[in-house]
Amino acid sequence: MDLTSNSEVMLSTAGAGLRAQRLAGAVLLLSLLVFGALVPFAKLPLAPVWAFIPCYESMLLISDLITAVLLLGQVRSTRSRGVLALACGYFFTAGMTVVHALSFPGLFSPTGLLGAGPQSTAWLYMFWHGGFPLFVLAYAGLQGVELRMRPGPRPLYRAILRCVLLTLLLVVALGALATIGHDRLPVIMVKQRYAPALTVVVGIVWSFSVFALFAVWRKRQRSMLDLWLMVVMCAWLIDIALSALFNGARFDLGFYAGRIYGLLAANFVLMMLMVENGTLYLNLSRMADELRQLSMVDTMTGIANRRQFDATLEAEWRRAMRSGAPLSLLMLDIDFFKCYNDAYGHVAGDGCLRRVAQLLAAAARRPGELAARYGGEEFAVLLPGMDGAAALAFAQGICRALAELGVEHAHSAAAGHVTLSIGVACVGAGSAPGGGHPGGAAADAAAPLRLVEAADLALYASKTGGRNRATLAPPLRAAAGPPCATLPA
Ligand SMILES: Nc1nc2c(ncn2[C@@H]2O[C@H](COP(=O)(O)OP(=O)(O)OP(=O)(O)O)[C@@H](O)[C@H]2O)c(=O)[nH]1
Repeated sequence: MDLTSNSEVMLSTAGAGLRAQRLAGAVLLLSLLVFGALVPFAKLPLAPVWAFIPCYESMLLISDLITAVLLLGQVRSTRSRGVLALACGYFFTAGMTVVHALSFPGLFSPTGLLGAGPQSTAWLYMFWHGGFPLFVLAYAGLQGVELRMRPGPRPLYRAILRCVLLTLLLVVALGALATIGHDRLPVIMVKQRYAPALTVVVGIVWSFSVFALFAVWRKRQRSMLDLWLMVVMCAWLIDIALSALFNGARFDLGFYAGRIYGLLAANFVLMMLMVENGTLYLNLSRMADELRQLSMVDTMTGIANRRQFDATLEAEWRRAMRSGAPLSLLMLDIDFFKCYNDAYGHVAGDGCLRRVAQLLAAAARRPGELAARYGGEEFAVLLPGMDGAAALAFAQGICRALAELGVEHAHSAAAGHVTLSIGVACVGAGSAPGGGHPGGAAADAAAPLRLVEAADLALYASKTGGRNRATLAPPLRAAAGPPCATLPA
């Protein structure tokens, strides 16, 4: 997974892959087939179901608003003017849906609210269906253009708010024109039937959708959003054709079918945004796992790194203080490693570090045990529940296993193979400074470091004692002093 870019998780920037294109193609083909089958029956009169209008428009309103808000979420990260224009387009259709429902004759009042006349809703439908494609055109034209922020607090939010308010103002203006000013508009509805002028108006509205579809189609790099917008525009064309071109009046088959298409069209982008949100969370959790892994593992040797060691030491220290169980620590350093690098080269040196790391990881296999690269050619092994004597024996076992591995080191004064010097320290029941009480060593953040210091001193003793050996430090309670037992491997 690419951790350096978020372009693949945003619908407005992610490229439309072959699978998505096929799916969109299949949806489109199915829509066209259904459309073709419906056209001959578009004028078929059906029973007027008044409840259909508020149901369909409430669903439209909700899905348009959710889509608009999700698109605004994309504007926050992409700062794209185009995506903001599209989000405003969805706010526009949401607003027009409300005005359309309120003014629909016979729904909330016999003639419709807002001072609507007999052709107000027909004109609102035209403004609504002609307006949205213009927002899509703006989206296609403005994509890649970043929002210009005015100086001041929260510039992005102010820019978004300005655009949304302007859109709502447009809705109010068009709503007023279609209701209060409906007398001044050409006659497109006579009673419940369509007037001849309607064909011209529908033609204009339809051509806007065609232009919008073409503008998105001709973009050089099509995103997932572009792809689904194209499907939306096709569904809009079908919606307009069925409910204003091929049908004859309100409540015929074309009227109902066209609106259902409109509803589906509104939901295409929403569904894709929802899917994208799911994918986004999945990708984020994967990235978080990867980052956690990267931050805890030494990339060269593949075992735990210093960060993981520090965190585990602190946790195991606390657990040991609470339970009174012993906790042992081994600090290990490769002998004459500088000579190894000088003689065999750094690449071979890296290989040697990896082999030692694998050997330690294989040895520290019990639950809770941890082998880590402490830094450079120094390693650490944490052994919870193991007392000093057992840890010393464990360390000697490592020295023996390394001898058996027999990694040649002709320039070592300790042996003809790579060897380790090991310091062993243990903290056990009653041996910790503070006696293990919550207010004592367990509460002292620096306390675990004393185990490291003790193991380090024991390691130094192993080095000065001839290398290729393990030394057990005195119990931690005693002041750091001379090691109590040094045993050659
Ligand atoms: N190849 C390689 N070498 C490393 C790495 N990290 C540290 N070293 C080398 O490890 C060597 C450590 O050298 P010193 O600290 O002098 O210790 P030494 O030669 O092992 O001698 P003693 O520890 O006293 O036995 C240095 O030459 C470092 O360059 C690494 O990631 N890869």
